[in-house]
Amino acid sequence: MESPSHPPFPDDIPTHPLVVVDYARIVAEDVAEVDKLWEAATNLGFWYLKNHGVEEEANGMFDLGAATMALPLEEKMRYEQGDDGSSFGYKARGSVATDASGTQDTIEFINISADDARSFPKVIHRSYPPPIQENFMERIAQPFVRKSTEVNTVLLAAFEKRLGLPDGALAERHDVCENSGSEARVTYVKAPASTDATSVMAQPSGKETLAIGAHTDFGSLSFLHNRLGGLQVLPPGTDQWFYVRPIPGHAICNLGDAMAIFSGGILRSNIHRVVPPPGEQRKFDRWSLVFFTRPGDSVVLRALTDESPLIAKAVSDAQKDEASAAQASNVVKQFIETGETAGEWFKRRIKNQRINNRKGPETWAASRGTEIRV
Ligand SMILES: O=C(O)CCC(=O)C(=O)O
Ligand SMILES: [Fe+2]
Repeated sequence: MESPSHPPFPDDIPTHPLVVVDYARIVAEDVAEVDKLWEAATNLGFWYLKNHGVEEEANGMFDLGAATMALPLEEKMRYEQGDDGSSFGYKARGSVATDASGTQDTIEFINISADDARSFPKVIHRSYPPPIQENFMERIAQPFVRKSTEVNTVLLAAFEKRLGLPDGALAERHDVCENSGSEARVTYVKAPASTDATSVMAQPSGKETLAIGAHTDFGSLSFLHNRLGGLQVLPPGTDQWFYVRPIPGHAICNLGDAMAIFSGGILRSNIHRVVPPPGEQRKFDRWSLVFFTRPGDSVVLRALTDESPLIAKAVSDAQKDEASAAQASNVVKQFIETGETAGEWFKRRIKNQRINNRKGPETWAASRGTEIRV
């Protein structure tokens, strides 16, 4: 949790700049601001969002996370997400692979389904630990989910227009009346014990302990609130990871696989990962908060070529450009017709990351989304 005593993000490490988008101007349909959003979305697929108005609810969610993580492990394990491919509930440290060889993660999550938050006290998917049910769900999680959904809905509407899709083409695929994988997540990585801190800091680069392994997000739009550093992106066409600097009052937004697929690859779902915070920040616990908007479970993931000439052209250009047949088939598989619904895509990715389901590198491969695009 942030406290004023946290050391600042260091100035002497490689960071990747992000475009700053003003949410208030997107709401006002300011063309120049939508141009900035479009530039960010079609290049790195990440941007800062200011003036989003969700700060207070975000702070409440960090309190929800702290109250949950303070429970004894045995109690938290009663709400563990399990190995069947559901994301909702508690995720224990070490339960997920971070790479093909099965290196375990170092992060805990609490994931609250947007459907459960909206319908509370009616249970749609599952129940949550007592502090959430009794104290936070109605007062904190519900307004956080409502406001975050509103922000992401406005951004989706801007993309719908720019992609030349008919009115409602993306909105109906994210209709809150249908159950979906949309969820709020609070993550927690415990700081190393003080004796470990120096040895961890001395690790050669490239041998980072991964809190979350390299991945693309599974849904449409992620709305992230970072206090400490640790998030890194791998910019297109490079093999170097760069930190994203947290800026107070600025959320970090990124696109997920579903939007890359719907848009025929015009919009980018970029690879990212979470490593220990940099410099002196490394000695502190790291908390982060994300709201993920994902399509309704029954929505088929495919390029919307029949609804937008722009998307149809992007797909045919990509097919023409592909030098080898093998690459062309990746494009076909990933951006035209995945053969999976959003619900199936999500479940497959979650399930095959779980250490308990791991048979070998093939399980990791089966957990992948659009990452193999370079
Ligand atoms: O904690 C962060 O900064 C990013 C988290 C993330 O990438 C995720 O939960 O998918
Ligand atoms: Fe992510």
